Amino acid sequence: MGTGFLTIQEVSHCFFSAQEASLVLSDIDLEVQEGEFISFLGPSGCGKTTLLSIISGILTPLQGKVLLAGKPPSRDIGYMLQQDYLFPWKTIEENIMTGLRITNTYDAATRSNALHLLSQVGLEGTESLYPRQLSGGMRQRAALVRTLAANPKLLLLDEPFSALDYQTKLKLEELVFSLLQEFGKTSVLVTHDIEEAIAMSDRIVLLRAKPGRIAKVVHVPEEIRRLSPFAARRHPAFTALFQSVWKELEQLEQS
Ligand SMILES: Nc1ncnc2c1ncn2[C@@H]1O[C@H](COP(=O)(O)OP(=O)(O)OP(=O)(O)O)[C@@H](O)[C@H]1O
Repeated sequence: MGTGFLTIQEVSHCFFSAQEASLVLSDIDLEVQEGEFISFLGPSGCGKTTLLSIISGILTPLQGKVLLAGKPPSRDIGYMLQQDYLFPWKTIEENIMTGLRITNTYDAATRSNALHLLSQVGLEGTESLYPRQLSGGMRQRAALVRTLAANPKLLLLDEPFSALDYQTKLKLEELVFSLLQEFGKTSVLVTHDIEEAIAMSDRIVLLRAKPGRIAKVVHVPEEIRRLSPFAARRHPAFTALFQSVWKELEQLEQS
C-alpha cells in the first residue's frame, strides 16, 4: 500500500488488436501527495492519455492498480480536456448544474457555490447564454467551473489549454493555478508544453515511449513553485530548468 494520496502501483497496460498485443505502459509507479500538482511530459504516443484514463478509472490496467485516498478511483475525479464538451443545447448555468447532477452532488449549497465560482472566473452574467455565444477561453472557464463545482478529490487535466491562443492560455493557466491553490486540489496535467509543465507543477514526470515508462521525475525548485505561472516564466531559474527538461525530452525521443 502506497503512502501518497494518489498511488499508481506497478501499472502496465496493453492494447489488443486481432494481430497483436501492444504494450503501451510498463511498470508505472508513482505516489502523488495531497495538494500536489504533477505533470506528465513525454514523446507523442508514450501513453500519457492512457495513463490518465487508468487513473480516472475509465480504463482498467492489465496489471497494477490505482488508489485515491486508499480506494479505487470513483466519481471523486474531475476531468478537463482540450475540448470543453459543454452541451450546446443547454445554457451555461444548465451545463454546470448538469455536471453537479451527474456527479450526484447537486443541492442548494453546491448550486450556490457553483454560481459563485462562475463569477470568480469572470463569467458572471453568462448564466443564460449558450456555449456558442462564448469565446473558446470563456467556454474553457465554464468547463473549469463545471469540473470544480462538484468538488472532486483529484483533477485530471488533459491538455486543457492547448486549443487556446497564447494570451488566453496564459490567463487560464493563471486562473486554474490560483483556484487549485485556493482549494488545495491534487492535480495531474498532461501537456506537450514544457513551459506550462514547469510553470504549473510541483513535479514533472518524464515518460519514455514504447512502452511508456517513467524516465525521470523532475522536482521544480521552490523559488519557481511559489510563483504564479506567469511570474514563474520570468524567474531566472526558469530558463535553465526549461533547457534541462528540453534536453532530457530530446534524448527520450531519440532513445
Ligand atoms: N483504444 C486504443 N486501442 C488501441 N491502441 C490505443 C488506444 N488508445 C491509445 N492507443 C495507443 O496507445 C499508445 C499511447 O497512446 P496515448 O494516447 O495514451 O499517448 P499520448 O502520450 O497521450 O499521445 P499524444 O502525446 O500524441 O497525445 C499509442 O500508440 C496509441 O496509438
